[in-house]
Amino acid sequence: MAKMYYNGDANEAYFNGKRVAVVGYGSQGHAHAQNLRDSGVEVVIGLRQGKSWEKAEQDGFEVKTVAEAVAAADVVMILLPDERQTAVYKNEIEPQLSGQALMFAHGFNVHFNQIVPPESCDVLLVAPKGPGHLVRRTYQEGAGVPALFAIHQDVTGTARELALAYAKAIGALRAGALETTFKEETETDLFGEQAVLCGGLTSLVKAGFETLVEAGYQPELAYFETMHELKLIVDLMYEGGLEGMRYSISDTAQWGDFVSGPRVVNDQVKEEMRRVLTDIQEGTFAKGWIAENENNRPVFNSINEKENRHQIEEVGRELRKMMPFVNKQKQREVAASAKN
Ligand SMILES: NC(=O)C1=CN([C@@H]2O[C@H](COP(=O)(O)OP(=O)(O)OC[C@H]3O[C@@H](n4cnc5c(N)ncnc54)[C@H](OP(=O)(O)O)[C@@H]3O)[C@@H](O)[C@H]2O)C=CC1
Ligand SMILES: CC[C@](O)(C(C)=O)C(=O)O
Ligand SMILES: [Mg+2]
Ligand SMILES: [Mg+2]
Repeated sequence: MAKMYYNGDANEAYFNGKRVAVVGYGSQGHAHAQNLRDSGVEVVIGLRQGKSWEKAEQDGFEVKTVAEAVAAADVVMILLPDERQTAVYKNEIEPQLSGQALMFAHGFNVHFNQIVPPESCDVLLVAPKGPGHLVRRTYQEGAGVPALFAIHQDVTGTARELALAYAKAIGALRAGALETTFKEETETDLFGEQAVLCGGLTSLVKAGFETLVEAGYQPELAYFETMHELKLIVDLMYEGGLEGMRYSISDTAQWGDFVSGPRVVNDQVKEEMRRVLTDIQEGTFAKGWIAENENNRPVFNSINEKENRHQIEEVGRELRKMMPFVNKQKQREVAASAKN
């Protein structure tokens, strides 16, 4: 088994007298910043003027331009969208580097040579294996999201100590962290989100929904069957693996799982997964995504618009209005803004 790192493996005192610049205040940015602060770390936020700037100030942070925040910090965590990082790094971060440690939550730009940091600084990643909003929510619940860490450059000899202290401060060491490389983190993260967690799952859900609706079944029923109940089933897998989930379902469902599951996700699907992985490993996916952004995302935007109009989304929006309890985060945000 891989060596796992937990809270006891981190140096409590690492951040004493040090300041972390969190650049970006989106999904990961707000979660890292707030968890770090709640763990006693001094944080400054780096942003451009706009929505996030206002939000970070409302949340009580000191907010500066990216260049000012980087200049004022000992550790710089880059939590901008991957496709924006290269330009911001070149124009606003690199000119301010004078020995700060440079951190990422995903290795995309370093691994695919879009960002080449100077040899004089530590370069590492701490990549939570979960969405930012859950990084924050689980921390507040006393739990955490596991993370990977990797060291790309260790000039000071303290990069691993920083990685572990940072992972602890965002709550990741409550769940466990393991060491990897930028290459392994980047390739597996891209594969996971494309083939299973995001791409594979959304395609599976839509195909199931469409199959039922095209066969004449009610769309609302199909939504409950293929989307709503998915969370309840996945929660059981999260808690107890496949066996834990199968303990709760009927034997009829388990028999259907055994005989029909492999008919749906068959050898052909696995063969396609291997091709997806090859595209990632060879850089074909990265090249396409970089070009799509250089062209202002024509394909991304048109698919996104079509997806948001899919029948499962329209039906789901209506049904969720009657189930406010399914969106606890939204409830908390509404309650907080009502207080302000
Ligand atoms: N989303 C996730 O849960 C996960 C993400 N990661 C990685 O974390 C990193 C951040 O991703 P994510 O949190 O999704 O990013 P988001 O898309 O949520 O980040 C958006 C933030 O970046 C700011 N921003 C965008 N452009 C600029 C700019 N030019 N100058 C200054 N600020 C800017 C936005 O500010 P504004 O409001 O002004 O637009 C906003 O605060 C990525 O490397 C990603 O791969 C890793 C694990 C999971
Ligand atoms: C699964 C998508 C992810 O990799 C993540 C939340 O971990 C991402 O890039 O957002
Ligand atoms: Mg991921
Ligand atoms: Mg990812």
